[in-house]
Amino acid sequence: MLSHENRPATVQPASKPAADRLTPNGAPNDAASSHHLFIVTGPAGCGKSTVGKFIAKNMNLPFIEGDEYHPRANVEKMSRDIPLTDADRWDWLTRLREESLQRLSASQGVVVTCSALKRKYRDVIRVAPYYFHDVLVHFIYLHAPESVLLARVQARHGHYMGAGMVHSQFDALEEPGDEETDVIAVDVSGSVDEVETTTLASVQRAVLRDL
Ligand SMILES: Nc1ncnc2c1ncn2[C@@H]1O[C@H](COP(=O)(O)OP(=O)(O)O)[C@@H](O)[C@H]1O
Ligand SMILES: O=C(O)[C@H](O)[C@@H](O)[C@H](O)[C@H](O)COP(=O)(O)O
Repeated sequence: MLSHENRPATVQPASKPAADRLTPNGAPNDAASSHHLFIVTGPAGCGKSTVGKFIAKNMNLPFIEGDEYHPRANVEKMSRDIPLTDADRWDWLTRLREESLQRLSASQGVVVTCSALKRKYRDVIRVAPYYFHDVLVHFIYLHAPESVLLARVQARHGHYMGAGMVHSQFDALEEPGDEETDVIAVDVSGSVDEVETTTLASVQRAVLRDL
């Protein structure tokens, strides 16, 4: 179970109790003790790593780079410009969910990068509160036109995911719909500074709404 002691990291802004919240399983939830799982999503090149690290640093939270959790076979495939299949992704997604919950045992929140391109992949993460009832999941969906992300990936060096993969990412992408009410969508067409500032403000508003 999640420990309620020895939590070095706290989510800012500071929490206040709100006894009327219900967790998805219907049990009363003390929001003051909620643990926040922030998943930074979107296709290759949208800025998940850049923005995710910024959010984690500013909110004093641990950061999980999802790309580091792919099995070797997945990395080899992607390095050869072969898109992953659903079957390639399931174990990666559950591993990221488990690792996130593990980090939340020692922190009030965690920031994770994971493209989570399809609704069913986001749903794998969404079941986190089934395991630990005080977890609140927030998706931060970074979006911009394909041409913008293609240019950014072309200019990026030293990553196994090359520009040849960007189109397939858009093919696979199922943009979050209005019914996915745990999604914060951010237009990332602007500069890094603009995107980081906008995203941080949106995340802080979402945390306040949950308190
Ligand atoms: N808003 C932005 N404007 C310009 N370049 C950006 C922006 N956000 C990220 N980048 C750059 O684009 C590339 C892809 O960003 P990255 O964070 O690696 O994306 P992802 O993790 O989603 O693949 C990196 O070289 C990064 O420095
Ligand atoms: O930095 C990047 O270019 C992306 O993060 C990239 O590595 C990717 O989106 C996934 O890690 C692969 O998995 P998917 O095929 O599920 O997006």
